[in-house]
Amino acid sequence: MNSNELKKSVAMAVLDYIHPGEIIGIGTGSTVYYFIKALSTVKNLIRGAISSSNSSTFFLKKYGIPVYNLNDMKSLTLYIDSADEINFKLQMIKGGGAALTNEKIIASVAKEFICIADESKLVQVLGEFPLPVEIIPMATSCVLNKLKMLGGKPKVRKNVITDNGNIIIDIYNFKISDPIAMEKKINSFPGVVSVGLFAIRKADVALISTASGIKKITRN
Ligand SMILES: O=C(CO)[C@H](O)[C@H](O)COP(=O)(O)O
Repeated sequence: MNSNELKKSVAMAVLDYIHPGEIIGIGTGSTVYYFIKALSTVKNLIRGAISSSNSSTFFLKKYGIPVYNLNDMKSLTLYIDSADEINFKLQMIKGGGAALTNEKIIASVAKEFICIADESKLVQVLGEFPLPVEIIPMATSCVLNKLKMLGGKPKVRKNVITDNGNIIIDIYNFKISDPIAMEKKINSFPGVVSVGLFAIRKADVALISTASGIKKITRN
């Protein structure tokens, strides 16, 4: 199975975790695109979605799924999203699709976060994938300097403006031994909107798509 087939398969498998009739939070990216398509094959499975990006909103509307505003929600039971990397503690690097801040906001209020990913995303140590940081444009050089002091190689992502009008710095060559401490540290730099480390609010369940089926990992 290639990576797209693995993504499609986990996107179908997560349908079993949805309580019919709810409004659920939805992430961003190609795995989530397959998930939105899968949702559209089951009529009225969900009442609607809270979307984490303009692109997911576009696909949700295209497939006839109503999109609601997070500010109108009293609570949210479920958030479904993928990741760029996930470790066995269910901590993640996210933001390859530049939607990290909105994803983090929705994940922070959802009672349950299910991460759907193909097996290439499962790692022992986070940091092979460049760590995205969303920043306010005027803070670019001062945040770059602070990030350099942490040991990696930060670079501004070219030709990308986030849905919030900000820019992304990706930190290369940056193995993360203590994700919670690093998330707190990078969050503390003025000008940082959010860092794509999901270690403080990690996933509750990961469904990992492999050639031999879907593996479920739950947080301990
Ligand atoms: O964090 C994300 C977007 O900001 C995505 O979850 C992550 O980039 C994985 O994407 P894909 O499903 O395309 O591999």
